[in-house]
Formats: sequence, structure tokens, C-alpha cells
Amino acid sequence: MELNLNKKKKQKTENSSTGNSEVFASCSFESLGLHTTLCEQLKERLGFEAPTLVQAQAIPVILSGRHVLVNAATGTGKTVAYLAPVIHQLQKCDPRIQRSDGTFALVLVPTHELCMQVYEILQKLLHRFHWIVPGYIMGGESRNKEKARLRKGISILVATPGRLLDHLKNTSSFSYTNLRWIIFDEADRILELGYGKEIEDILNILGSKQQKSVGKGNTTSQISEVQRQNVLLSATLNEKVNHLAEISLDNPVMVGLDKKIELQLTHQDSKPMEFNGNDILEKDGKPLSSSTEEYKLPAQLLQRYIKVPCGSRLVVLLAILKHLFEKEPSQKVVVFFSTCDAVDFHYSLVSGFQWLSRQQSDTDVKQLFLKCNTLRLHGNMNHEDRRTTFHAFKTEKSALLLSTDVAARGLDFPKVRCIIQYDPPGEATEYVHRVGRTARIGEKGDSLLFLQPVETDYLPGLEKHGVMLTEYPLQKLLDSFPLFGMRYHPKNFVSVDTHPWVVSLQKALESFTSSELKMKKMAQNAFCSWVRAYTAHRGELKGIFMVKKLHLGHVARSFALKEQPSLVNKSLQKQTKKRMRDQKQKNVSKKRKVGKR
Ligand SMILES: Nc1ncnc2c1ncn2[C@@H]1O[C@H](COP(=O)(O)OP(=O)(O)OP(=O)(O)O)[C@@H](O)[C@H]1O
Repeated sequence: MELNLNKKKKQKTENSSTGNSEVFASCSFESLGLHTTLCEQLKERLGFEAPTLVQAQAIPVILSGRHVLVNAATGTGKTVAYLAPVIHQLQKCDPRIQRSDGTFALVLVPTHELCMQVYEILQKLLHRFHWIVPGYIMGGESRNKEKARLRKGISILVATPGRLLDHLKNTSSFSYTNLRWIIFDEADRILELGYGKEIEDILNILGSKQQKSVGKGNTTSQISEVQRQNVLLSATLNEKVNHLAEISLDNPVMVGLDKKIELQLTHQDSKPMEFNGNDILEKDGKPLSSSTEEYKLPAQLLQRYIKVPCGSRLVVLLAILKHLFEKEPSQKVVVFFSTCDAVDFHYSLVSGFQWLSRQQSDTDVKQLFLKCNTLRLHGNMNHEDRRTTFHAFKTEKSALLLSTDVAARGLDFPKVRCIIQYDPPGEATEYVHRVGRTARIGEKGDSLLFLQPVETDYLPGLEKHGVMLTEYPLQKLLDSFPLFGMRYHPKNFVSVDTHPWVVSLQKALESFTSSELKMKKMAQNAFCSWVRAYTAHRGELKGIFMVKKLHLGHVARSFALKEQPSLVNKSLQKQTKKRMRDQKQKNVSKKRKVGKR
């Protein structure tokens, strides 16, 4: 097999992609050792003509049976990098594997949506391998239905950790004696969500079970002869992955897109990069650390930040969205919020707020301020609604998605043009994954991070990881909006808060919110949960996002509240006290469930 990664193939794309040469390898899927039928499925079902760089690097290594850690930028094709070799190995078993053989491969993912996404890709790739059965299990689904599916047998199982552990303990008909692959997709996120204990328990159960495993029939003994192979994947590696690697990987190969790895692949004699057997993962001779790790971002991604005073945040967000959808009506944009309540409030506001920026006359009719198809996604929505939104945003050509971090990891929404981080992401890794929902597979993409003037110390924290942002020209944008039919031409510099267009829109938003009790209640809830989320920043970030530096009256304005009602304050204090009491009593259960974000 020859890989020439320096002469990268130009993949056909009908869009204005700019980063193809950074993404695709100049070899074929066949040349990586994959079965012809599988290669045909990749083309016919997924439209993949040639492998991406990370696929070209990872597929042969995974085929070799070694434990692997894959570290590559968001949107570079990691999913197929692990699914294709697993399918290849399973389809060549002779005699064919059967449902009664149970589960051969386990893919662990952090969220429901990612679970569905991986399962759907599997279904497509297995179209002509009907004897290999894909399946999924995840929190929120019916346990009994899952039990029934497990009893029948699932060859490749995609699962969230909590529900998997539940079935491992309680579903006796779940057969995993033939398990050969354990794959952790978004490995660091699984741990960040507090699933470390579950993962250890899962590995313990699977490990001990495997030792006791006795082959049954030809197929089983053939598969069991081969060692267990574990694969960890993420766009961001940090010390959290050390622990998982430590407990799950045995002498792994590291696959990534840095120069060192490219070199290894262009020189056939050179050995793949290996961990040195220490407990701590190392890269370039240094231990992986979340404070120093350089993150890989798509080269074509335009990253900017916008400095906005707290009280004008909402107006500026709406101004930017209006500008984006007026400039290009058919496009997809994602806005990230810190809480479910904030998503709900902004969703209702955007869906209902009408404004007339010209002087009212009898003939003037108010229109929706934002004319776009708006969707929302968060962990407090019921399962069915989550699924509907997820599919709608995947298939829509033009839509605005308001979401919490449930959409930040791994989700592949085609052709998202812009990511707006309205509420700051916290850890730099989260920043990377959020912006990673755009500029995928070589396409263009923009990202915009909202920061208050008191929060700009967040930027050096990103720079430490090689993530550089430029400032967005806010004043220019605001001046471009007509007010009362006229463009505003400031002679002297006017601050954002006092800009006539901002003042006028803020007033309209506040009267919209106060005119309906339901809206006002939603705004108050969103305000409370936003402040709570703001106080929850950890570590170094606590010194940047400090509630005491905030003017809560301005925060209230950013939820279109005319004032910070005393009621809000009292309930907030009550809730904070109650939380502290509960926490003491429960002896601090640190687990943060993904379903609630
Ligand atoms: N060989 C290929 N040719 C064309 N498109 C591809 C290829 N491989 C993957 N893609 C497409 O690229 C996009 C990103 O793939 P995928 O979701 O696997 O990326 P990822 O690296 O796992 O991203 P993330 O880190 O965000 O989870 C998907 O739309 C996928 O269909």
C-alpha cells in the first residue's frame, strides 16, 4: 500500500470549500485494505470517493489489531475511520457471524444524538452485509424494548455509558462473550460528563467476562482467538484521556494529523508512534496536559470574537443573526447557550418578536424580526422532540439552531455556515468542539465568540492552545441598520449601549417580554439559570467569569427584562441556598448528567 499524503487528492465538492487539500488523502479505500463491497458502500451510500487523511492513517492501523488513540480535528471523518475496519473484519468471518453470537463491537458515545448518528451511518454501511446487525441503547429509551433487541443479538452496538452499564448488570440475555472491539468516540467528553466510574465498571465487567469466555462454534472461536482491541478518539486530548487510556489501552498506536505522523506514513520503514509504556500519555516527549495541548482546528475556519457590554448582548445577537440571514437567506447557523432555560427563552423570543424600525403609519405592518426557520435542542426536551430537531436540522437547507452543549460534540450537521457562542464555553476543549460543528470536511465556516469586556481574559487561555481569534467589527454592523427608515451616520463615536438602533431595539424587546406573562416568566427563569451557570465555572475560569463583576441589572436587560425583579433575586438566593444544603447532605455527588444540558 502506498500513501502519498503530500500530494493530496482533490475531492469533488459542489460547495465553496477551501480546505480539501488539508482533508483528503491521495489513495483509495481499497488500497487501505478494505473489502471491495465495503468500499462500494462507502461510495454508494455515503458518497465517499476517497479517504480523508485521518481515515487513511487510522484504517490500516485499526485493521492491524493494535490498540489505537486517534487525535484529529473536528469534522475530519473519524467515525468511518473506526467503523470501516470493524465492518471489514466482521464481514470476512467464515462462516458468517450470526445474531446469536451476540455483540462483537461496542461503540461508546457521550450523547443520545451522537448515538443515533453513528447508528445511522452503520445502517448505511451494513446495507449489503445484512448478517451484521447494528443496534443502539441509550438513556431515555424503553429498557424492555432494548432488552428484547439485545436478546435477539446486536453485532455492533452503539451505546451511552450509563445505559450500557445498566444492561450489563441487569440483562442476562445480553451476550458479549465474543466482544472484540471497544471504541470510545469523544473519549474525553465521556469522562468530563462524569462517566469515569461507569467506564471502569464497564471495562471490569467486560474484561472479567472475556477471561471466562469459552468459544461456542466455529465463528466464536475464530473471533475469540484475536485479542481485544480498544480505540479512543477525540479532537481534543488532555489529561482526562490519560486515565481512560491507562485503563483501556494496551501499548497503543497514536494516530493524528500532525507532521510527525504524516512523516511516519510517507516513510514506510518508520514505526508508528507509540506510547512509551508510562502511565501518562505523551506527545512530542511531553505529557499531555489540558493546559498546554495545542488543539487542531480546521485551517479554513474563520474565528472571531465580539466584545459586547452585558446589557446589549441580546440586541447584538439579534442584529448579527438578522445580518447573517439577510445577507444569505439560505444557510444554517448554530447558537450555543449555557442553559436549557436560556435556549427556551431565546427560542420563544425569536419565534414571536415582531418589530417595525420605521415610523408607524396605518399601512405599516409589523413583521417577524428574524425571518428564519428556528429550532431548539437541549437535554430537558423529551426524546421525541430531540430526535425531530436533530433530523430537521440535519436535512434543512436553511435554519437557525439554538442549543446547549448537547449539540457541541460529534454531531455532524451538513453545511453549517456559522457557529455563535453566545454564552462562553468554559474549557478551551469545549470551544474547539462547538466551533467544530462548522468548517467540516474542508468546507468554509465562521465562528463568533461573545465576550463581555470583563471577560476578554478568556482569549489568552485559548491562545495557549494555538487558537487565535480576531475581533468582529461590531460598530460597523450596528451602523449599517436603518432606524426609522434612515441609516445612522454617527459623527462621533457612540458606545454600543447608547447606539440609537440598540436603544430602540432593546426598548421594543423589553415591551415584548413584559406584554406576556409567559414570556416574562421564561425570561426570569432564563436569567436565574444563566447566573447559576455563570457561577459554576471552574478552575482558572472562575477568575474570568466572576458574578461579582457583573451588573445584574444589565444581565436582566440581556433577557429583555426592564429591571432585575426582586422576586428573581430572592428565588435565586433561595435556590442557591437549597443547592448548597442538598450538596452537603448528598456528600457532593459530582456527576453531571449529559441529559440535563
Ligand atoms: N472520506 C470521506 N469523503 C467525503 N466525506 C467524508 C469522508 N469521511 C467523512 N466524511 C464526511 O465528513 C463529515 C465529518 O465526519 P465525522 O462526523 O466522522 O467527523 P469527526 O472527525 O468524527 O468529527 P467530530 O470530531 O466533530 O466528531 C461527515 O459529514 C461525513 O459524512
